[in-house]
Amino acid sequence: MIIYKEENEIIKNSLKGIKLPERVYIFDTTLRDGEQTPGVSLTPEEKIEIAIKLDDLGVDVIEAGFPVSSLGEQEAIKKICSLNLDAEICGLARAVKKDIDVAIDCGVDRIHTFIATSPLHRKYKLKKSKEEIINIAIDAIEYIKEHGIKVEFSAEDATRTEIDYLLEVYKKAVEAGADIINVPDTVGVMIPRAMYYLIRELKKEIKVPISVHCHNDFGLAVANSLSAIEAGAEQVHCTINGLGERGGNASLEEVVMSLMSIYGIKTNIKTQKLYEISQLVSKYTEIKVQPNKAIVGENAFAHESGIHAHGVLAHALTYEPIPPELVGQKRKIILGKHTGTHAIEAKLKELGIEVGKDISKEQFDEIVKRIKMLGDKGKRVTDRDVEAIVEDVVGKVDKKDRVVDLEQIAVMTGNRVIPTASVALKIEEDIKKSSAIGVGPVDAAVKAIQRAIGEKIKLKEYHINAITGGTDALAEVIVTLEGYGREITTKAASEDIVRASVEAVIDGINKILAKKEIK
Ligand SMILES: CC(=O)SCCNC(=O)CCNC(=O)[C@H](O)C(C)(C)COP(=O)(O)OP(=O)(O)OC[C@H]1O[C@@H](n2cnc3c(N)ncnc32)[C@H](O)[C@@H]1OP(=O)(O)O
Ligand SMILES: CC(C)C(=O)C(=O)O
Repeated sequence: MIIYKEENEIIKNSLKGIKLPERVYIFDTTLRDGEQTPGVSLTPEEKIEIAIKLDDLGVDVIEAGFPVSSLGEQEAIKKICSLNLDAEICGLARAVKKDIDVAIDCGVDRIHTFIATSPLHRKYKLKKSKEEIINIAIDAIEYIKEHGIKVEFSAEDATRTEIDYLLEVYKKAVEAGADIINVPDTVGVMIPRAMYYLIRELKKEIKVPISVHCHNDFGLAVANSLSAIEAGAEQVHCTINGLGERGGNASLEEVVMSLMSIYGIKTNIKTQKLYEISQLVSKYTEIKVQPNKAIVGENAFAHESGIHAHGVLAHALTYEPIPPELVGQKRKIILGKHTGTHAIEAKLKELGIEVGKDISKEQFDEIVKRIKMLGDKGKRVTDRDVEAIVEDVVGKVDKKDRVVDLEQIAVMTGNRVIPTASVALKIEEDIKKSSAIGVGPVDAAVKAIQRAIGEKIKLKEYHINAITGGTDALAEVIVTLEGYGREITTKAASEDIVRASVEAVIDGINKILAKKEIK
């Protein structure tokens, strides 16, 4: 396993003089702050299922919810507490006796109690003095401790609080019995350097473990959490998929993988389960994971650019910092506009086709051209598209062996005209022209070809499938033709259904004729 701190000179040098912990504790708040994501509301059954998965994942603490908030919340938390999971179960409570009583009644192992300390919250929200807030915090902590329950104390909006006062609050909290203090960056205003400074200052005076709870308002939640750990924080709050109020919280998968793969710091997380739990949480919260989300996003290990795909195929680490399997993901080579030949060759190999053996270089070049053309239309080229293109290119009778070739086709259709097609076919050395009307453009085109060829070859069956969605989808036409005692089924694919139909029919005719005279 790669640990960048040990292998990368720049990272190694930057961390000189910093004493990193061996192990960091993961406090998961997906079921509390994560559920505060606007619009998200989990049923007790969903919360229970997620809690079991979080335990399976190996988080140290599950903040199962805010018990006083509703009866359903209490039902879920009680049930989670009764499951005897390995993780400690925590409930959130304001520094209010009623909240604490309800949490105790749920049977939680730890109560996370909090009160805001910043001037803004003191003045406008709580309307309380500094002293009053300290006293409320002390009373709450002592009350919880009287019940023999572990206390985690948070000074809400800590990072916008006067530092001397914050230190005083935390010191008094520890004196009152807080087992761990949590430092919330409630509106995500910290920068990594400031977080480092704050935690280092607190570490000088606070002798219980320090935890951080970083919000992502400026996209810095993970960076700030890591900085706090560099400064000595022992626990970090995070959520699956970075869910949480506003811009969310520090994403568990990003924090854990950074700790493990960059810093070489252990957690208890079974990283191979990260993708699976991310999907489960996304399903129940109905919050889609953005494709470019680190670690668990669909594109986290996907490569379309030719240069990247070539590099990855030669050695995965060229364009992947960690192997996808480490987080339960799979590498994906995506074909499209930016694809290069190495990626297409690899994709064909996956489909059991080898260039030079199963297909010629010319056919390969044609496949590359067709894939790029599809990509140019803004399409993501799926495996099914590739298969259709390959069948189309490879399955066709070679140009030199063709008896019949399409020289020209013109089709006219509309609401006030009868669909009409005229074709010019090159039959051996002659040009044969004909036209026909039909119920639609495809019907007219096929009939015009039939007329040029004569009655000896008949169209028996015709099917069309749209491979990808959209009006510009690649369409696959499958036809069965009968003639000269033979029955042939052929396919052709094109974004234009008339062309796909004509190509399939002409290819079928060539297969039937196989160099037979038809004049
Ligand atoms: C930063 C955070 O994420 S904090 C957690 C936020 N999560 C939630 O709020 C979700 C669950 N919340 C709820 O269900 C409800 O808000 C409840 C049950 C907690 C409280 O509901 P209500 O009693 O109707 O109060 P409401 O939510 O409107 O207002 C909050 C009250 O709590 C007080 N309060 C806020 N934080 C604290 C605190 N940490 N300690 C003590 N009192 C607090 C406010 O001053 C206000 O008091 P007031 O009613 O005397 O003015
Ligand atoms: C309750 C506290 C820790 C919180 O969620 C916050 O400040 O964001």
